[in-house]
Amino acid sequence: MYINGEWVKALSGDSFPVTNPANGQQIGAVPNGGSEEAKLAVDAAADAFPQWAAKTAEERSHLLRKWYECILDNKNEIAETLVLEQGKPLKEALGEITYAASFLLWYSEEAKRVYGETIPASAPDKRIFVVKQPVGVVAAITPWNFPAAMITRKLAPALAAGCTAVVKPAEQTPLTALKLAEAAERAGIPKGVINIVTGNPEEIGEVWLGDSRVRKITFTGSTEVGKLLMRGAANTVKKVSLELGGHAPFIVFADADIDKAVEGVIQSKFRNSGQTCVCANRVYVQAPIIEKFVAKLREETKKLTVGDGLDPATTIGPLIDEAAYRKVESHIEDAITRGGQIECGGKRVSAYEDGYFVEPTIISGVTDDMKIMQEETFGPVAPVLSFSDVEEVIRRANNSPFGLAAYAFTENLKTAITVYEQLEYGIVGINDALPSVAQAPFGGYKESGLGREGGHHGIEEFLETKYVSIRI
Ligand SMILES: NC(=O)c1ccc[n+]([C@@H]2O[C@H](COP(=O)([O-])OP(=O)(O)OC[C@H]3O[C@@H](n4cnc5c(N)ncnc54)[C@H](O)[C@@H]3O)[C@@H](O)[C@H]2O)c1
Ligand SMILES: O=C[C@H](O)CS(=O)(=O)O
Repeated sequence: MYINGEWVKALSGDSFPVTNPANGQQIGAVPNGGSEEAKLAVDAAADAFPQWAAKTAEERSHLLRKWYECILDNKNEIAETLVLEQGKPLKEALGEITYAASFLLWYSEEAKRVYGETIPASAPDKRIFVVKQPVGVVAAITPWNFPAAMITRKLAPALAAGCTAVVKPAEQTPLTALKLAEAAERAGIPKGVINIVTGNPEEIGEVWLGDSRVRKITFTGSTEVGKLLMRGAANTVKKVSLELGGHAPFIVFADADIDKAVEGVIQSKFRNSGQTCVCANRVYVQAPIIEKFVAKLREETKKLTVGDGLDPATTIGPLIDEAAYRKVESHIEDAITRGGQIECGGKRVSAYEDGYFVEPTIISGVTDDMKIMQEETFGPVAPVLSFSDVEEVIRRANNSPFGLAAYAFTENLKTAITVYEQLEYGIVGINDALPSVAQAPFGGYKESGLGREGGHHGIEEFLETKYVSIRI
């Protein structure tokens, strides 16, 4: 763990293993921290907050830029660590590190643009204005699927705003988080500004939810845990940002460029073996082209290569663990039971008995009552089904408790405008299957979350608004 600028063990001396999802082998171990370490981290962040907040925006900007540079200087090592503990192909891991670093670059600039405002007073003897101030100590809890980017997407705006932070990475992927802390230390980020606590989620979360010095919870993970944290934050009325589950509809209209649409499904569905919150989860294809589309999608899906993430030929890595595999397996079995047809894939890759690898899978003949059409699959399985017209597909696409990302491929401007205006999703890709960038606000409607990360919106999540009225 990294607390108050020190690399420390758990007070109990306990540690927990970190394993490679590709083969089940232990690749390391990290301290198994709990309540005590969680409190020590808040102590450090609270002690560091006044000095960090008092730095000029220019000084914070400079340090964020240095952190950005230190991460990229160590990109290959961090990416290899990420592959070993998370499983994604090395090329994707390198891409994630670049994406993660881009948030530090973006917020090193945004740090200098936290503006207030003056407001014309209604009384001649008054001057009224608004200032923005950092919320204080931030608690960040992050998932395993993007172990680098989900941390910097929170810490970059938090530190830019003048906040200090305590971070609990996912227990499956703590090593990447610690590599980011090493880079921050090299960059000269002062002690106590960033604190990484590895260990028991429930114990650590309970301490941070109950500590009134923690003024903000920023969470990325499942909707279930997000709701739990949101309830807990109410006790001390903390600000909350939640980046939660998704169930993205991917809509292909008859006028779409089929090759681009197929490429888009492959990009969106199979990135990180389908373990992303913005993956295509439901592929709706307009009836006149569905047979041609499925044939092309099947042909392209078969070109994907399942394997160890460190193998340059690999494009589909393992699922994170057995529980993830069992969920994917249940979605495939349920679809088949209810009349779905396997166009390709559908099985666990038997060559890897110590890792949970699933063949990239396309299922046709899908109906809305199937599990895969209701629950986030988080695996390399694409259900394909037809629709008649734009009104019908928008109704079906919106019929979900989730509202994170949605996609539509069409060459018709009127259709594109109708779709993006009426889809109830925080992120809409029109002929674009990979919309996520640091300069845009990322977040969801409905049970996909609260707040936004990225863009100028992202820093507002870490700022308080103060209204000042001076009577002269
Ligand atoms: N919207 C987004 O930007 C986004 C990004 C990535 C992942 N996700 C979602 O995350 C889910 C997969 O990630 P996951 O399996 O790591 O999610 P998860 O909710 O199981 O865990 C996320 C984090 O929460 C911690 N946690 C779990 N229970 C906790 C508790 N009681 N108190 C405190 N912390 C607790 C975990 O240790 C981990 O660090 C999917 O639903 C995916 O859609 C969303
Ligand atoms: O899975 C969650 C990530 O936010 C996906 S993305 O890399 O930001 O698109």
